[in-house]
Amino acid sequence: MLDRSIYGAQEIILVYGIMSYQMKKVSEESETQPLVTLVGNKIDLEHNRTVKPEKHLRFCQENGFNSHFVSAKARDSVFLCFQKVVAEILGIKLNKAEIEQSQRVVKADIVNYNQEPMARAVNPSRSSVCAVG
Ligand SMILES: Nc1nc2c(ncn2[C@@H]2O[C@H](COP(=O)(O)OP(=O)(O)OP(=O)(O)O)[C@@H](O)[C@H]2O)c(=O)[nH]1
Repeated sequence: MLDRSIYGAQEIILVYGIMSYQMKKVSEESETQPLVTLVGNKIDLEHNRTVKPEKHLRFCQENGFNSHFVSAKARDSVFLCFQKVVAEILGIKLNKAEIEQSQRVVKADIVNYNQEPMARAVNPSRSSVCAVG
């Protein structure tokens, strides 16, 4: 079934949850060898990780796969993953700006527990929002 569904594909994206331990090898018989990208999903569940990044990377290296880590739930690096896959198929080299553009900015409030409750009123123009690129 798998061989029929991927026959003639230019690119294959294999996605697995980083908590599961089932990485399967895909062998190809089609004339053109497709590019394969191995995607470790659910990186928001890093604390439950059982597949070590080194194992993932070694597997990619041994099989000539491209490698990505994403979180479909948090939408972390998903766009970048597809952007890189498509760029590779089209033979386009992405520059740093293009890569950074697809990285979402993570916003978080800065919590200062030592700050007096009235301190904000003293300097209301100060922002308490931090943006990390
Ligand atoms: N926390 C988290 N949950 C996710 C993520 N991606 C998918 N899920 C959840 O994982 C569950 C299974 O997702 P499916 O898309 O059905 O994936 P599956 O391959 O059939 O199942 P798994 O083997 O569990 O990955 C669903 O409840 C999804 O909402 C992710 O990046 N992070």
